[in-house]
Amino acid sequence: MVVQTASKSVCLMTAGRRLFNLSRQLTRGYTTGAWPGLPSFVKVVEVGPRDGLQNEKEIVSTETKIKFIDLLSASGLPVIEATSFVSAKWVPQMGDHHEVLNGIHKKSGVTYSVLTPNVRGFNDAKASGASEVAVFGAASETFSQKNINCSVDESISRFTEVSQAAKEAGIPVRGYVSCVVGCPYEGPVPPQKVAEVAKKLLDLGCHEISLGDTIGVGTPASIKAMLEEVKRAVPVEKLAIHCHNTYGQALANIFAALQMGVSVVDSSAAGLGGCPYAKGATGNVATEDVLYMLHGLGIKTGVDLQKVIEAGAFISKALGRKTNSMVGQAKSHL
Ligand SMILES: CC(C)(COP(=O)([O-])OP(=O)([O-])OC[C@H]1O[C@@H](n2cnc3c(N)ncnc32)[C@H](O)[C@@H]1OP(=O)([O-])[O-])[C@@H](O)C(=O)NCCC(=O)NCCSC(=O)C[C@@](C)(O)CC(=O)[O-]
Repeated sequence: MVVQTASKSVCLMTAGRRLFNLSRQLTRGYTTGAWPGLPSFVKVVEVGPRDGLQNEKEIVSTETKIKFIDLLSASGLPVIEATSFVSAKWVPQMGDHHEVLNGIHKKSGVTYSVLTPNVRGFNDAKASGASEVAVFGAASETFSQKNINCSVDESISRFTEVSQAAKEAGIPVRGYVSCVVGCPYEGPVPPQKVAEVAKKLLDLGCHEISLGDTIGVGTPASIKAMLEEVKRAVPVEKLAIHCHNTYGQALANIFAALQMGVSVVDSSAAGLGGCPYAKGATGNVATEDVLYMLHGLGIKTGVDLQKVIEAGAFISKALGRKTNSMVGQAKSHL
């Protein structure tokens, strides 16, 4: 009995020490030095306030969205996708785009980007003071129809108009290609189709093309095959990777993309997210998890992981659920 009690308290002390050490290592990010062949700096594009929240059934208050963005701004994230200027009939959650964009405390050096599917959206975004816009196409015809109600070719014409208007206004345009590996309606998507759409976005003036594994079906092998093809059409410096974590492959896929020379990664605090037109697709890869991996690889981001964990905890609490970030979950126990 006495022996059992003593061994229990030894066990508790050991567990306590282990947790303390883990916590210290977590704060330091287990940095081990650079991994050969990987970029030394990665730009992390936070898409939580837009991609993360757009799929939420209950309307999140404008105040909560603003506080969430302000917390993210304080972390050193260079780009935050704040909202989208789409039809509120289609995506009601983003209906308060003007109020959000004007309610946040814009931090100098941070780009607050917004989605604009057409010139109407662009004009509204410009009037609301957007400093960067993003057009969003797809490598799948059916997804394009379901998501933005037009064919891929029609979307390129709409984006060309947006780009021309943006050029006149001096506003940079980012481009998305969705379904770069698989489509919820058509299944596997040929890498050639992704390359073709990515090239069109580049040619119409997008400064960066984000490649979205919208339903998170990719593996490092399919991401590599897709990137090999896209890199023939678009310089790798202009590419970003945007992974959803439906099958738990997102970090592995990002690592594969880094090895292929990609140095811009989209992610969402607390792993929020999903697309209203891609049923079953879960959230984006969590920003906390991406940062933990990047910092552990010795890659600089300029982002304070702890502050993103706090922003992720804030929005998870506001939504009344546990964070999807593994790092966020681990940290709450340490
Ligand atoms: C694209 C549209 C607007 C076309 O919508 P539509 O119905 O085809 O357009 P329309 O030109 O026929 O107009 C219909 C109505 O919408 C209005 N309208 C027209 N344009 C706008 C606008 N910009 N903002 C506000 N209202 C607009 C327009 O004024 C009209 O109003 P009504 O006369 O019926 O009252 C519609 O299909 C839409 O809003 N779709 C939502 C798309 C969306 O937000 N999807 C989710 C984001 S994409 C994504 O998640 C993927 C990504 C980017 O994250 C990457 C990845 O993970 O792969």
